[in-house]
Amino acid sequence: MNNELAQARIRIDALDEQIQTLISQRARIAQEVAHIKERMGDSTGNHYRPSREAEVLRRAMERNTGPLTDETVARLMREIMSACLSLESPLKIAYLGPEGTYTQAAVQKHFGDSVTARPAAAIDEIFRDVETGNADYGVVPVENSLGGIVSHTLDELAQTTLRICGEVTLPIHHCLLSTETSVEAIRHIYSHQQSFAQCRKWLDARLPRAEKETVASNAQAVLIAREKGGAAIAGQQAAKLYGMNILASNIEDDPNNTTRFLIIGKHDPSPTGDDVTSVVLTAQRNTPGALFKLLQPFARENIDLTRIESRPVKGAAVRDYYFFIDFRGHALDPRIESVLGEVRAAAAYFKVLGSYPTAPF
Ligand SMILES: C=C(O[C@@H]1C=C(C(=O)O)C=C[C@H]1O)C(=O)O
Repeated sequence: MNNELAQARIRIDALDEQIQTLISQRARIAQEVAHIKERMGDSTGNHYRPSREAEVLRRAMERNTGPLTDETVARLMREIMSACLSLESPLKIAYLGPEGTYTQAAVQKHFGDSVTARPAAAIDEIFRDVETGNADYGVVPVENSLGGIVSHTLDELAQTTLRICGEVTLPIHHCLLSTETSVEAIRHIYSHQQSFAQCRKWLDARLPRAEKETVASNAQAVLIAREKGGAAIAGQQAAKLYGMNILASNIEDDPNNTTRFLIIGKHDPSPTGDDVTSVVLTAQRNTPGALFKLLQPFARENIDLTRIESRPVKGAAVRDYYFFIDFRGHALDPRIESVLGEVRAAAAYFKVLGSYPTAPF
């Protein structure tokens, strides 16, 4: 063998040995941390701490000097933490299935691979799984940059006692998948309604005459296309999982297409210095300027509102709306605590859904 190549491999082998020793040491300390938490009175057996993990990931990215990208460094660190945490008992995560959905990709991005991820058939089932303790956490889509809100998630959030513990943002790149081998052969396309909306221009240009059928998820679309023929719009991960041909990639209208997912659970993450708070409220009825008055304290205190959505209150006799508001900062920050006190007093209904670290990558 070339001497230079052999020398380089010897250097790599030596580094691998060091990396492995260090990872094992890290895992042992993580186990120690779990025991310390138990001694401090945490008897839940759940040692996952989203705020601490976000800080570890942010620091790893800040330290990065290349040649790997920040995201790659974060993903590697993510897997190391995931493996360390699973030494105790792997977290059970409910997500919007079946296998191969973008939500499953969001589970992997947020929690890493060392978890037990269980697909649920619908968004409300994920909330029930976490409420009843069948799952430790749930992952649900909440908004897409092109398609807008996921109304089932907002409706569940208005009702639940669960807390938002984190967020994940995922770039969405759609593919046309089929057992066929050419785009021209496609007469039927199956997909989720949001995916159709996100690929409208491409479909109009390339497959204007194909019949479109809306189904419950991208992964279900793939299963149907595999059985009946035709094509499905779904992610690359579904192609691999279900053994389909990728007839076209990146068929979304906007290359910056992203979906935001929420992590739902039963506890409140501590402040990290880079957090988001989500609240839901209703304004007093028949009061001119009621919504304006609810938003005014945020502006006065220079709090950065990042999102406001409305949803009709179900079953209300008169048209009434829930307003879902996201802003930067943590509910335990004294300035925010006082604004929230003011808003709570002025609202007809008010609930903090959670304060959680912004998605680290
Ligand atoms: C080790 C801890 O527990 C868990 C494991 C972590 C890790 O491996 O870095 C970080 C946070 C927790 O999810 C901790 O709280 O520090």
